[in-house]
Amino acid sequence: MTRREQQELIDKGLLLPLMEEFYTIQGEGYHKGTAAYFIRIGGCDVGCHWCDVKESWLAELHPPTETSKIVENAAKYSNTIVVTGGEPLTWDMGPLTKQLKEKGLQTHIETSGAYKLTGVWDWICLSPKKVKLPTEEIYAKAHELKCIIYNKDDFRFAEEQASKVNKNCILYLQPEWSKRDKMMPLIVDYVMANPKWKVSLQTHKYLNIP
Ligand SMILES: C[S@@+](CC[C@H](N)C(=O)[O-])C[C@H]1O[C@@H](n2cnc3c(N)ncnc32)[C@H](O)[C@@H]1O
Ligand SMILES: Nc1nc2[nH]cc(C(=O)O)c2c(=O)[nH]1
Ligand code: SF4
Ligand SMILES: [Mg+2]
Repeated sequence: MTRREQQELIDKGLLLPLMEEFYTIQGEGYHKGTAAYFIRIGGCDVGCHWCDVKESWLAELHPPTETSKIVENAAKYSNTIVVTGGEPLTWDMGPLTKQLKEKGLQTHIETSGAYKLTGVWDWICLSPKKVKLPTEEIYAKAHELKCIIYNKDDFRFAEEQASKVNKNCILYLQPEWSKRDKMMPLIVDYVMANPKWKVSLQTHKYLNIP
């Protein structure tokens, strides 16, 4: 295949830069505790300085992989598929989710929402970032809003983002991992004072699983 042919397939979402895939327990948010197969797609230019998967950022480092192969493999492991990255909405998620749905699987996405929402999703976890805000369209569709708390200004940002989501969207505050000891007490107080919010922890990191 020429580079140009490869690029055309990437543009159509028929090839995706696959970083890793693993069967684990969803550690965060609403589906925390549920077994799920994770598909981590490389490529992200949002640039969160505290990102816990910086190795995902450069798409070129991850092999362009046939979407149909990704789906065929994922279906062996779980009924629930979590697509994450990197930023999965860097790519056209249409073909991937269409094929997952054809196999009767539940499609979940972890996204910053920074790019156009593509794909068919049973669950959208929106985790907005100040450095590259979500597109307007995703606020109406997000099932959960998961705001990362690294410093006190992140509470203000979380409220601003909460004012934009739909009324059924479940609201979470999640401590940034390296600041968890400092921010967790503030999050606890904040949630007790503002009970529309819930606490989300990265429980997989406590469980020592992927
Ligand atoms: C690695 S990101 C990939 C998906 C997408 N790019 C996003 O940011 O939503 C997956 C989730 O981990 C969160 N996350 C990343 N680094 C984190 C950290 N150091 N502490 C807590 N949460 C983090 C993100 O906010 C997001 O909700
Ligand atoms: N167990 C587990 N749960 C997760 N929830 C969101 C994750 C992600 O990196 O998107 C993640 C992850 O990397 N592992
Ligand atoms: S948007 Fe997600 S993958 Fe990209 S840098 Fe931020 S946390 Fe990491
Ligand atoms: Mg993670």
